[in-house]
Amino acid sequence: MSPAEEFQDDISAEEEEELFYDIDELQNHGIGQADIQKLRAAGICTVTAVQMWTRRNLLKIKGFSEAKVDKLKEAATKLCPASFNTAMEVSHQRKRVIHVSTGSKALDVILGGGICSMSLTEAYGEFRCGKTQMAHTMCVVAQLPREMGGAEGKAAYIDTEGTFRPDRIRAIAERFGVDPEQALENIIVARAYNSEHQYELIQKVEQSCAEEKGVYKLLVVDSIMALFRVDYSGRGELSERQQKLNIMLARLARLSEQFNVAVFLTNQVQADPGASMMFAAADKKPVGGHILAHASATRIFLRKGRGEERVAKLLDSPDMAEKEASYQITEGGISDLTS
Ligand SMILES: Nc1ncnc2c1ncn2[C@@H]1O[C@H](COP(=O)(O)OP(=O)(O)OP(=O)(O)O)[C@@H](O)[C@H]1O
Repeated sequence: MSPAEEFQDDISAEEEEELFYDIDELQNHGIGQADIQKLRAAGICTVTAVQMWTRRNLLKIKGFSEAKVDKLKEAATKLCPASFNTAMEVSHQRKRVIHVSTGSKALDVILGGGICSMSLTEAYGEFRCGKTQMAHTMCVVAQLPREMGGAEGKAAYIDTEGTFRPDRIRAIAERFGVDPEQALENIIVARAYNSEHQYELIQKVEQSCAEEKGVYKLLVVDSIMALFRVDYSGRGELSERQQKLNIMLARLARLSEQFNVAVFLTNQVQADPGASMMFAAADKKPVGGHILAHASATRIFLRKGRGEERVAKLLDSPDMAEKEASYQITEGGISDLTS
């Protein structure tokens, strides 16, 4: 049994539903429709999200007083009591985790079955190493049945560099025997123009996940840092950039946990002057600093190998060892190396 199959057993539809207590439920606990609308407008669509937001941030919503926020928190706690679980219960909840294949079996093996839901996965590397191609491949694979490494869901794609190509989706769909037009219908795409817009789009995906429960299984942000680097270019702006980035990553992490979505972030590299001269690959480090390093549960470093070969190195994972795997980029997307 592959690691992916091992995780994908007996979670009932009712248990899956528990993840998605819509905020409308709060009406039965004394919260008015007008306030629920305000929460929704702020991107808070589930009772869990109410719990995840701090009182301080809820108070920033126009018209929300201390008393109102207290009442809201109380109502949310009644519906989803915050308490400890046994490790066995956590183990059962972890069975909800789904894996989306990257398109390369060798790479899936080192990842434990593909990239997983409920956390953030970051792939970084120099230009042309296949980050965008991997993102395109997974948008198609996410739609496939579980036994094919898919998640039987739709994908959302936030494109910050203008590199999303429907034609690549068509070609990848053909490789997997999926109707290309249907594959395109199952992917929602938005072009982000600045880092604030990128944040708003993430909020929109959150709303789509709440409205169409259990439908979206993959969210791609290609790339997570590009617009931040444009918007905050001076050294003096670095601390503000990291603060804003932190807020965005926290939101992405909440989205992935609440809605059981696999979040795939691509990232650029920069020269690392402190790296050893002996290892050519080690002289590049991902941008985004410690904030991004901590937020990404899984980090994969992609680099070019010999000829068509590309190499992925798993560098940070909560449950898998550091290992390397080779892959290639083909007309049908990311795949195993053939020669
Ligand atoms: N249809 C195709 N068939 C085979 N290889 C392709 C195809 N389309 C693109 N490629 C290859 O994919 C590589 C580009 O990959 P990709 O766009 O994913 O890079 P990237 O890591 O996202 O780089 P960047 O940082 O510049 O965005 C190029 O080497 C290109 O030749």
